[in-house]
Amino acid sequence: MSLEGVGLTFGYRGKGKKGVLDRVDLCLEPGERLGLSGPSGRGKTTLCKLLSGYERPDKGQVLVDGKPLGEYKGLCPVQMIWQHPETAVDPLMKLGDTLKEGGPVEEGLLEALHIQPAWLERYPTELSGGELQRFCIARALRPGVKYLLCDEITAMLDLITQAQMWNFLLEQAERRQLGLLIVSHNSALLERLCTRVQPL
Ligand SMILES: Nc1ncnc2c1ncn2[C@@H]1O[C@H](COP(=O)(O)OP(=O)(O)OP(=O)(O)O)[C@@H](O)[C@H]1O
Repeated sequence: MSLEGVGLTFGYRGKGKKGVLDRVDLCLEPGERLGLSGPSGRGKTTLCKLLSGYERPDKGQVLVDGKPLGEYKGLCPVQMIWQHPETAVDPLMKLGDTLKEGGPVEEGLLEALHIQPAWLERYPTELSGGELQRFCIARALRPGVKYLLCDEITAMLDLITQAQMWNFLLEQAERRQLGLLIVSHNSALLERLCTRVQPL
């Protein structure tokens, strides 16, 4: 049982772009917290996009518990939380409608993330960055999700909010035996949170 990227090779199309990833391997097991480090522009976000099905590799494959990611129907068992939450939600939809699109939310989850019911009546621009990121975490943590890819998700938050968010995610990951991929430029953060760090 694991999330596996095998020989992942990828380049964005057009404009004479050169390849971004060349035969990258990665394996994340349930309950594991894997850090992903590497300089800016190396392809960490791109790798997360491949692992969660937002982009398809030119070569190689993504396997979830031995089965190709593309064969999963319905909710994707690999969910990505993005660095900039405002780019991850439809700006024209009220947050409550966005949340409903993904199916049921576990009871108590919104309260645990201190998400106020009134926020669900608002549009994304009517929340702060930290509030919207908590909403995106709630949206990602569906029943059935097995792997969570966290791409610099607390980089824009103050230290107290960062600590609260990570405490919450670590507790959820432990309880649900989620595999976490944590992307960060902050090596101290990776050392503290992760069971293993893989450079890209
Ligand atoms: N949609 C896109 N179209 C074309 N090129 C892109 C696109 N997204 C990213 N790139 C390019 O792909 C390369 C890898 O970008 P990516 O965002 O994956 O890097 P990263 O390691 O996550 O960087 P950072 O640490 O700065 O967030 C960069 O050279 C970037 O310019």
